[in-house]
Amino acid sequence: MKDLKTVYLTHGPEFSLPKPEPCVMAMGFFDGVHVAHQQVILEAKNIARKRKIKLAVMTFFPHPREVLNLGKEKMNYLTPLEVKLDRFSKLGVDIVYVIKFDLVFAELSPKEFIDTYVTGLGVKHAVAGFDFTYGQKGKGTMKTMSTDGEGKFLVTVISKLDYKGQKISSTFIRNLLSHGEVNEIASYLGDYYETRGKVVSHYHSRIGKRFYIDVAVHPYYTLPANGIYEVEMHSEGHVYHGSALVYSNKIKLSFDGTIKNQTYETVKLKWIRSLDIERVQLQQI
Ligand SMILES: Cc1cc2nc3c(=O)[nH]c(=O)nc-3n(C[C@H](O)[C@H](O)[C@H](O)COP(=O)(O)O)c2cc1C
Ligand SMILES: Nc1ncnc2c1ncn2[C@@H]1O[C@H](COP(=O)(O)OP(=O)(O)OP(=O)(O)O)[C@@H](O)[C@H]1O
Repeated sequence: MKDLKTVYLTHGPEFSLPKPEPCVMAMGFFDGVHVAHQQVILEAKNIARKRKIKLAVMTFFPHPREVLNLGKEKMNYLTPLEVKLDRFSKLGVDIVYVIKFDLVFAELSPKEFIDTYVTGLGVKHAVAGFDFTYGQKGKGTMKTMSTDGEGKFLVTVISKLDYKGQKISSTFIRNLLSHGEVNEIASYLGDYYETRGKVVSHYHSRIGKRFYIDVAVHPYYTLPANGIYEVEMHSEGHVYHGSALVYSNKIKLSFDGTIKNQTYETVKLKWIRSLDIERVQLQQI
């Protein structure tokens, strides 16, 4: 990713802060980098350009909810960290601070977090959404951030962005996926949902009318519910339209038999819409 500086930070006794860089910082987890996330980052970008200082994003890994419920609830991530970083880069972000979210970090008081990771990193202007919380038990809110910052940086709060009366959120997008409603996702995500995966095998059907590819999805993506979907497969600069059968966390792609039997390593899939089973030649699979 051109020019994107990524700094990984882990809180602990031997922790040392990097040199503070005056910046405007957007804060949050940003799973999927959906339309509202983009709004938060673009608002921070506008301020950074006006103030002629760097645009930074602070994000965390793993997801706080996964750590705080002690792994009881498996997190269905929308995007692996490297895809998130690539999207930040495309939005014009200069620096990403990826903080390891563990139980030591979670115990920081709101004030300690602000002093160490906001003021301490050189933040001159913090930008986050209305519901961003920080510090032990999430006690720090966008109402307390200015006080905790003791006037050392300005704060901009992004009001709730919703669509059709629903808060745009990663959780809502995960719910759409779990119900197979991929058609709806583009309105909340800003594009079709996409996954990347490794080709496990490929073969033509007996009479050559169909070409099949079995794909294993990379970690930190969430597959839609079991079912049949219209997909676009992006591979080596080509785009192929076909269908995907999702079953027990596997994907079987089906294309018109004329597709060249190329040796693909990995494929990117864009999930367009869910299909009925009758409309896809399943009998040859
Ligand atoms: C330094 C720091 C410590 C945090 N500690 C906690 C915590 O102890 N408990 C908590 O519920 N949220 C904590 N949070 C807030 C979480 O990041 C997250 O926003 C919160 O769990 C609510 O997430 P949700 O609304 O997406 O479920 C902390 C955040 C930061 C930055
Ligand atoms: N619909 C929204 N309107 C305004 N700000 C938002 C919205 N959704 C997220 N944000 C802000 O974007 C940043 C990143 O959001 P974050 O990923 O932490 O929450 P989220 O998208 O609601 O995800 P989840 O559903 O997993 O909690 C935070 O500052 C958050 O307040």
